[in-house]
Parts: sequence; C-alpha cells; structure tokens
Amino acid sequence: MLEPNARPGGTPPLLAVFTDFDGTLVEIAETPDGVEVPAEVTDRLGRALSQFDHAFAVITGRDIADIDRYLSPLQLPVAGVHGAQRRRADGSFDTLDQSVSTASDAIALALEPLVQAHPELIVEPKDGSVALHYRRAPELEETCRRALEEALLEHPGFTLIPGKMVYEARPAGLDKGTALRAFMQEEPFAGRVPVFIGDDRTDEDAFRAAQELGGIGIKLGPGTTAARMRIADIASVYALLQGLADISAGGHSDAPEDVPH
Ligand SMILES: O=P(O)(O)OC[C@H]1O[C@H](O[C@H]2O[C@H](CO)[C@@H](O)[C@H](O)[C@H]2O)[C@H](O)[C@@H](O)[C@@H]1O
Repeated sequence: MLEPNARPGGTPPLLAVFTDFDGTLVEIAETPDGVEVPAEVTDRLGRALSQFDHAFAVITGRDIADIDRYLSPLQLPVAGVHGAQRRRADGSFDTLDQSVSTASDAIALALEPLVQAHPELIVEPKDGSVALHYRRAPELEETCRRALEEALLEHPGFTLIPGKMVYEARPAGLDKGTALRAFMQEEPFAGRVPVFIGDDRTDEDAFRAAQELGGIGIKLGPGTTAARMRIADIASVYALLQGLADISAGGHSDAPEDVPH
C-alpha cells in the first residue's frame, strides 16, 4: 500500500509550493512602493506555475491587487493580507466580510494623526488590514506599537502582529497557516506535499501548517523559527524552485536559467 502523497515506482511526491513575497521573492525596500521586480522574476514565477501544474501560490501580507500589479501580467493563486484575502487556482475569490473592511478602514483613519505628526511613518491601508511602517524612523517603533494597540481597543476582532520594521492589524483567526490549509483542500494542491518558503515572523504559521500536513517549512535568513530547513538568500530561493521543479519532473523540467540577485 502507498503512503499518503507517495507515487509508485520511486517517483518523487508531487509538490504544492507556496512562497512569501517581500524578502523572499523580492528584496526589501525602504518603502512598500519601493520594491523592484525584474522582468525575469515574473518569467521565472510563470514557469514555476506551469512546472508545478498550477500548484504554486504566493501567501503574502500584501493586498492581492498589489501582487498582481508587481507581477503583471501574471495572475497567480494568492492569499493576501495574511490570509484575509484569497484567490484560488481557478480564479475565484474568498469573500471578505464587509465589517472587516470597514473596521480596517477605521483603524487606518485612527493612525492618521500619528503619521501627520511623524511624516516619516507610513500607514498602508489594505482591504482587511492595516500596516504601520517605521523603517524610516526606527526610533518610533514603540510609539507605533502603542498607537496600534490603542486603535485596536475598539476593534477586538483584530490582532496586532509585528513584521519587518512594521506593525500590522490583522483579523484574528486568520493567518498564513489558515490560508495554506485552505489551498491544500482544493485542486490542484490537494493530495500534494506542501512546501512553504518565507523570511518573516508572520510566516511561522505557514511553516507550522506545511509541516503538520506532512510537508516542509523553509526559512530564509536568521532568527528563531519552526521551519525545519533554512535557505540563505533570494537567489537561492529561485535556484530551489528550479531544483524542486526538476525533482518533481524526474529531472526533465526546463533547464535552469539565471537567477535574480
Ligand atoms: O508577507 P510578505 O509578502 O512578506 O509581506 C509582508 C509585508 O511586506 C511589505 O512590507 C515590508 O516590505 C516593504 C518593502 O520591501 C518594506 O518597506 C517594509 O519595511 C516591510 O515591512 C508590505 O508593505 C506589507 O503590506 C506586508 O504585510
């Protein structure tokens, strides 16, 4: 009898591959709008989508619309806003409760006076969450945390999460792990072995989910993590994607190409 996810004849298991976006597929920039996506990245991710038979998705803190804009014309399966938004492989969307959108708008509004007093801070309103960025004013970290905590007193359905030089408000009960699990219940992900690659604290839920489902979490960079494997940098992520595609195809996928640095 075959083990779950195994294929006969020593053929490698089919993989469902998930990656974070900022810091994993693209370098971190000073501002949210400052990231650069070289054309070869879009080409590479488009190839990954076909090499993994469409069982390839981005799970990000960003709005799905943001990811589509950066990766245009590619439209991947994406979970956005730390699991609050999700576009499935068939192009359909999970719907977000209107009350969540309304609450996240109100939280963003409550942070406006702080940003007016400190213009180096950035509020990034998203549909279902809010990010307060202090990368250009690291000394304001504690001020930002307290301001967001205070704003959340009126919105107990939201949780405060720390990221890379950012504090975010996210709907409680939704995270990158719930998003990964939702994908894994649907075609073409169901029955495959999940692999999740990420670099940040908000990726920990997805590392755990992938591993609990019999797969593997891969953490980019240093820091305490639940992930069982590590990877050094973004260029290695692209090399790994190619390597996994080669393994899945039994060594018959496209030849590796230059990886972004
Ligand atoms: O889950 P991710 O795809 O890693 O997204 C996490 C957050 O990424 C963005 O902020 C981070 O990247 C910015 C651009 O490099 C950087 O300026 C900022 O300091 C980082 O925190 C994005 O703006 C957020 O909405 C995402 O939640």
